[in-house]
Amino acid sequence: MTTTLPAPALQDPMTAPMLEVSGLNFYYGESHILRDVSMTIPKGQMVCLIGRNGVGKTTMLKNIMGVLRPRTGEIRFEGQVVNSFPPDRRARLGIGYVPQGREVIPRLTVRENLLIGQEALGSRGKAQKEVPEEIYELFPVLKDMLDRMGGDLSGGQQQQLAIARAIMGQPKLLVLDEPTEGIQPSIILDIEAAVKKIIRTTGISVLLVEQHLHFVRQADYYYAMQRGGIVANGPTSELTNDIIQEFLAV
Ligand SMILES: Nc1ncnc2c1ncn2[C@@H]1O[C@H](COP(=O)(O)OP(=O)(O)OP(=O)(O)O)[C@@H](O)[C@H]1O
Repeated sequence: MTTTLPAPALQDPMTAPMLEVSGLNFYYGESHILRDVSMTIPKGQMVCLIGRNGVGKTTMLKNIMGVLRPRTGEIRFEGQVVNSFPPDRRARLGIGYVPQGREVIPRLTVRENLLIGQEALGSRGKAQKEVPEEIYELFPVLKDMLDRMGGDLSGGQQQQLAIARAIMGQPKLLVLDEPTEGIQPSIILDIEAAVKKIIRTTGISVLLVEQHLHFVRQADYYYAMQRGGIVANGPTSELTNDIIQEFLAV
């Protein structure tokens, strides 16, 4: 006898949140790393995931990107269940990812690194031969460095390049893993300003993993993670000093 499971209901992409994660459980071998994680990222909003080292934040982002697969739970992007989609398909749907460590290609020039970002466009847009001016408006430093090798840039410049490359793919959701880690304070403020400008001018959503309190406060909502589970969430305007002490390494 065969039984047919009902297909998951497709939500209306117009009204569905940009990303909705429900009841996610992930294991590395027998280690239960993510425990019943649920999270919603509304359209046009920035959501920050906070928590101390090793609680599972990067693992969460990798599940959203499809680099890792959950044992149970559902990931919906614009109302569509994407659990079975590989990372490149999720990228072409419009999920842009800047991983921890940036992954700038060291032996390609800045221009080549940027143009490669258009691979994520898929059928959503046509690739350009030149980098559009808006990229330099966001990250002026890149304009003077187009012919330099990616690997010759400073850490802060590589981080800006990695975000710019993700923007070249015109994502609907930009996922950033600790973009200010190991970066000097003046550049942290440049990166913050650029991310806010991206949201303001394009209306995309952002999911940010971050330890830097000033940047966390720029988000609309926060989720706090402890031992792989969400233990607090709400508007960042309600982030108390107690929560900050508990979940941020400040
Ligand atoms: N490849 C792996 N195999 C087994 N365990 C892993 C692997 N990668 C990470 N872990 C474990 O999973 C847990 C969550 O790690 P994760 O990197 O997601 O945490 P995090 O909150 O992002 O921390 P950090 O801020 O240090 O990056 C940690 O206990 C870590 O040791």
